[in-house]
Amino acid sequence: MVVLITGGAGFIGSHLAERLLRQGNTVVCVDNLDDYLYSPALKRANIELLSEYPAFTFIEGDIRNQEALRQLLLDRGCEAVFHLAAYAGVRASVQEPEKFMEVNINGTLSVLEAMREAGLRTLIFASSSSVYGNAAHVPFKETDAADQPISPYAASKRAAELLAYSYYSLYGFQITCLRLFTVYGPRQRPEMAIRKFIHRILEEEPIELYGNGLTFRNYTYVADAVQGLMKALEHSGEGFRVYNIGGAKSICLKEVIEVIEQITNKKSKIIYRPEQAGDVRHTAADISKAKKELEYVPEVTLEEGIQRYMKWLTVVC
Ligand SMILES: O=C(O)[C@H]1O[C@H](OP(=O)(O)OP(=O)(O)OC[C@H]2O[C@@H](n3ccc(=O)[nH]c3=O)[C@H](O)[C@@H]2O)[C@H](O)[C@@H](O)[C@@H]1O
Repeated sequence: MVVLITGGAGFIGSHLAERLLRQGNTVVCVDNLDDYLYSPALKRANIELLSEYPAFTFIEGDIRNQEALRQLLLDRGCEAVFHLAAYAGVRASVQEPEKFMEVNINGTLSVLEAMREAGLRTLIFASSSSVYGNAAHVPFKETDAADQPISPYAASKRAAELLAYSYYSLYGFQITCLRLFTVYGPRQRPEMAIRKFIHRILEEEPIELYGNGLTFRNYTYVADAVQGLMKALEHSGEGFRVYNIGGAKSICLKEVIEVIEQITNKKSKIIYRPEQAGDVRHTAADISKAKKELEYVPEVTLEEGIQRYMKWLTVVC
């Protein structure tokens, strides 16, 4: 199968590309190698790795260039699109909301329009657990209201889901939105907690803890997130569907630090900082729908995931 991945040079996108290529698919990746939040050098390194596969093509380009995208979909004979390109980062979106709206909403519109014009209908969209906001109940179910986002990032992801819905309704697109829950693992974005904490603890540098350490996340190992994306492709069919893709359990930040301390055999130095604007207090995924309909089963515990991260570090460093 020939698939397009937008944002394929990034953390989750590059893992997805690798899995698709290993399974014999042809992968076209569009990524503008943006330097927002972290160095494009990390993205280039991901592309280099993927370039070892003959069935991989990288195109440096912006998803907002709709005409180029349409042409690309036609020229390459793409059969499905994974749309992962986005400005990520909950807290950063509070500082620069315009960027997030421009790329996450207008960029998504461009992808949908390019697909419509190219006659392509199958889309898998990487949405976010943040769309649930500070919901009153956990775990979150897909049927829960997601209309009180507490950051521009979350609002942009929810808006993109709704935009996608309108393309399903108007043009019969087959759309699967995966609400991914705080994904971590090798090649993780450097500003995210797990990666940042591991590196700081290893270097015996202090870590900054936002709030009291009692924020809960349903951390998801990247291979499990990729499993969810792959299963969404396998099961894609008529309609518009939304699934939670989360790890096995929700865990608080203090516990995450303890696990890192155990595995690295080092003690952390913690600097307490105020709770950050836009941060959700507690995420927890009810994954029963994904289990039932996609046969998605998270396989990697937090301990195992952090161990795998450490193993990867010893290989790349
Ligand atoms: O699941 C999601 O929807 C979102 O998950 C992550 O967002 P977040 O949950 O904020 O992930 P981290 O940046 O790893 O933060 C996890 C927790 O650690 C805290 N944190 C983070 C960084 C830091 O230096 N210190 C710190 O205490 C945060 O406040 C938060 O409570 C991703 O960054 C989003 O792109 C994604 O959409």
